[in-house]
Parts: sequence; C-alpha cells; structure tokens
Amino acid sequence: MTKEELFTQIKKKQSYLCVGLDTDIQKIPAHLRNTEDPVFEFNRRIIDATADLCVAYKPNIAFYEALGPKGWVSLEKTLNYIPEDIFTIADAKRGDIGNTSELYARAFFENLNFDSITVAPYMGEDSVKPFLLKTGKWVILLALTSNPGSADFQLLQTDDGTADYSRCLFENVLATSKAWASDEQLMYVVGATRPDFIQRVREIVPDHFLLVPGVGAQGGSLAEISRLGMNQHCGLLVNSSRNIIYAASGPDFAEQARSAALLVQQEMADYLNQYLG
Ligand SMILES: O=c1ccn([C@@H]2O[C@H](COP(=O)(O)O)[C@@H](O)[C@H]2O)c(=O)[nH]1
Repeated sequence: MTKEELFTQIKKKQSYLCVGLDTDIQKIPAHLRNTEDPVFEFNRRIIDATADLCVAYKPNIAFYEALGPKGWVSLEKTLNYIPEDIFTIADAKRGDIGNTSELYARAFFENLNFDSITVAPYMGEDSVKPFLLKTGKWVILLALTSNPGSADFQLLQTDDGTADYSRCLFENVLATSKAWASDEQLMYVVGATRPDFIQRVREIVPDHFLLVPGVGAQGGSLAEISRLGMNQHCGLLVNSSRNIIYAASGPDFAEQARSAALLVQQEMADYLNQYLG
C-alpha cells in the first residue's frame, strides 16, 4: 500500500486507528476455547467487528510465536483474513546483521505477505537495509517507544555539534535514518506516552507517518498526540490493542470491541475535521 492509498483510506473511514491483535490465549473468551483454532477464531470475530472502523491491523508477533508452530498458522490465517485495503503491520521488532535481516524480511514480506514490519535501529543501516530492499513494503523504525525504559537509552543526550541544542539519541535515530529511504517506505514508532517530544519528532520528520502505540491501556492521550503530531497527510496510525480487543470477555466480546473502536474512530473523525478540514 502506498502512502497516498493509506491517506485515501484514512479520509474514507475518517479513522487513523490501528487495531492491535495482541491475542493472548489466556484472555480469549471461554466459549471460543474449544474451537479448532481459538486464536484465529477470536481474531476473525474482531476483524469482522472492526474492519470498517480502522485502517490498519497490527498483530504483535510475540503472541503468536509463544504458541509454537500452531501460533504461526493462526497468524497466517489471520493475515489472509484481513481485507486487502487494510494496512498490515508485523510488530516483530527485528533487526540483525545484513544476511540475517534479509531472512527476517523474507519471512515477513514473502512467506507472510505483511505490508510492514517494526524494526529496531540499534544495529544501524546495514541491519535495516534488507527490509527496505523489498519493493512496496514498509519499515517502521523504533524511534521513541512508549515504555518507561525508553528513557534509559532513547532519551540520552548526545551532542554532535550540528544542532542548536543537544539532541537525544532518538533524534539522532530519526535524523540519520531518514536518509535511508523516503517517507513512502519508512515510518517511525513514537509512543503516545511521550507527547512532550512529538514537536521535536516533527521538526526532524515532518512528512513521515508515525505509528503511535500507548493510547488506552498505557495512558497516552489521543487528543494530545493528534494535536501535536498530525501533518497534512494525517501522518498518524494510532494503535490500541487491549482496550479494544479485550473490551469484554463474554459472548458479546466482538460487539463490545466494536463499541470501543467506534468511540476511538469518532474521536479521530473530530480531529481530522479540526486539523485537516
Ligand atoms: O513503543 C512501543 C512499541 C510497540 N508497542 C506495542 O504496541 C501494543 C500496545 O498495546 P496496548 O494494549 O494498546 O497497550 C503492544 O503490542 C506493544 O508491544 C508499544 O506498546 N510501545
């Protein structure tokens, strides 16, 4: 999916919601546990209930890997079930020496046909490039993550002498990596729990899409991130996982997930109207 196509979907659905498919076998409603593939059955019902309200789905790969081979089967079935016009994100946080990254890229872009993958920047350009060589696919590079520990390294002050102020490490990640590919192929993860830094992100990457986790269960504010982070193409994919998919645990879980997603979508429609007109 191109950037333009993604923006078209955002305008059509009046939504920049990414539903996180963090499907935990322990949290699946009891009545689904006896089905042949409870994880896929749960995801299928969530997708049916939310597909018209979101523009992306983000399965977090850990939840599937943890189940062994059958987890990968559930993941593949889920991916194949997602409608064509919805952007798919493998939240895998990969990245290794070049030849190993090439195999990760094949796993997620060829074996599984994801549109994008989250990649850790720590090992540098040669660890990210193999993902970028896949035509039509996106890399979503971790920049400023939503967890408290992001302060340990990402907020370390650096001084390369080129900025008016001492940059944090995450700002160097943005400034350096934006030369590796265009904003048609590269996005960044920026946590909603860090709204105080979003202006600094936008100074360095004004046109890129940002994948923003951390609203809902982690306490980030959709209002703040939308006000500070939106650009002329919206430029935001805001993820919510637990608050949507586990809105309820009974037989009506999918309807409740839809209600939770609808609340977020309606708020997003207001912000799109307010900031993009
Ligand atoms: O900085 C990051 C990067 C990734 N995540 C992932 O997003 C979802 C958030 O789930 P919620 O239930 O909405 O909190 C989850 O898959 C994380 O691994 C993140 O939270 N922060």
